[in-house]
Amino acid sequence: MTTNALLMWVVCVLAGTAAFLWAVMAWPLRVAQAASSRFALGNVLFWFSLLLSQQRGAAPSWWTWAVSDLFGIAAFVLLREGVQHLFELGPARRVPLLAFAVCAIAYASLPPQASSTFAYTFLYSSAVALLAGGLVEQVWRAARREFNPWAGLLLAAPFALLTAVMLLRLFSLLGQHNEEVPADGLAMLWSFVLLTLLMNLSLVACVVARLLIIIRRQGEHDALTGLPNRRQMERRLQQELARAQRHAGAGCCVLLADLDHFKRVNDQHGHDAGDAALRHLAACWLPRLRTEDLLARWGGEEFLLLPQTLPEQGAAMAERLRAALAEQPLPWQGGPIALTVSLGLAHSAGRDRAALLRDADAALYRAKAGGRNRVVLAPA
Ligand SMILES: Nc1nc2c(ncn2[C@@H]2O[C@H](COP(=O)(O)OP(=O)(O)OP(=O)(O)O)[C@@H](O)[C@H]2O)c(=O)[nH]1
Repeated sequence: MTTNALLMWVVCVLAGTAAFLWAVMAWPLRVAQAASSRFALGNVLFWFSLLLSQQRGAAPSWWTWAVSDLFGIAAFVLLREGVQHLFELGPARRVPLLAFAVCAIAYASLPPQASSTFAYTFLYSSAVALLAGGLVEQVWRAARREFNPWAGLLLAAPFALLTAVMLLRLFSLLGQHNEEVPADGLAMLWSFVLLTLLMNLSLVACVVARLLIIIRRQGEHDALTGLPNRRQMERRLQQELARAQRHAGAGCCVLLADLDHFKRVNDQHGHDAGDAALRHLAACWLPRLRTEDLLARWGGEEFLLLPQTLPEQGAAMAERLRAALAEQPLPWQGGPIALTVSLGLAHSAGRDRAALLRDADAALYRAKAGGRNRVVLAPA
C-alpha cells in the first residue's frame, strides 16, 4: 500500500471513529443532541465520501467523483447546522443549501470523464472553502460573545486552517490550467489527517463550551421567572457601587419590591397561582424597563431592581411599575387575581452595599406598614 493510500485510510478511520463517538454523545448520552446527531451524520457522510473517493481509478464514475464529493459537501452543511444549533445562532441555512444545490446541479451536468475532474475538484474545493469559512464565522462569533476573543480564535482556528487549505488547493488548480487533476500530494493528505482530528476536537470543545454556558446561565438565573438571581444581582450591585464611587456624585439607586399578601394568593388559589403571580410580575415589568436596568428575583416574593437613574426618576419609575401591576391582574382559572406590590427605594449617596440594602428594606417596611401598594423613598 502506498503512503498516500495509507493516509487516506487514516482519515477514513478518524472520520468513522468520530462519527461513532458523536452518535454515542447524541443518543445514549443525549449531550447536545441536536448538534451531536448532526456532527455524527456529518462524519458518516464524510467517511462515505472518503471510501468512495478511495475507489477512484483512471476512468472517473458518478459514484467515485460526483456522489463522493456531494457527500463531502453535505457533511460540511451538517457541521454548520450542528454549530448553529449548539450556539442558538438562529437559522442561516440559505447559503449552505444553495452551495450544495449549485454543486449538485453542476455535478449532474458534468459527464463522468477524465476532463471533468478539474471542474469536480474546483467545485468541491470552492464549496468546502465557503462552508468552512462559514464555520469560522459562526464559531468565532459565538465563542467571542459567550467567552472572549481568544476562545473564539482558538475554537475557530481548525476551520480557518481548512478554509486556507481548500483555497490553496483552488489556487494551485487555477495555476495548472489543465483539465486532468493529479491526485492530492502527501502534504495535502497529511493536512486532511490533521484537520479531521482538529476539527472534531474543536467541535468537542464547542460542546463543552455550550455546557459551560448552560451551567453558567442556570447558576445566575432564577428557574421560575427566568430573571437574574440573587447571586448575579450581588455581583452587579458591587459593580454598580464601584462605578458610582469612581464617578463621584453619580450614585446608584436600589429598588426593593415585595408582592402584597402573597401568602393569601398561595392559600386561596394554590401554589401554582403563586408561582404564576411571580412570573406575571416579571412579564409585566420587563417590557417597561430599559436594557440597562437590571431586575432580579431577590428571594421568595421579593424583587430587586437596579434602575440606572437618579432618586427622583427612580421614584417615578417605581410608581409606574407599581401602577402597571395594579392595573394588570393575573389571569387565572377561577377569575383574574388582583396583585399589588410595595416598593422601597434607596440611593447610594456614599452608602456601602449593606447600608444601601438596609435603607431600601426599611423603606419597603414603611410602605407595607403604611398600607401596602405604594412606593416609599428612603431619606437621603
Ligand atoms: N408559590 C410560591 N410561593 C412562594 C415562593 N417563595 C415564597 N413563597 C411564599 O410567599 C409567602 C410570603 O408570605 P409572607 O412573607 O407572609 O408575605 P405576604 O403574605 O406577601 O405579606 P406581606 O409581604 O406583608 O404583604 C409565603 O407563603 C411563601 O411560602 C415561590 O417561589 N412560589
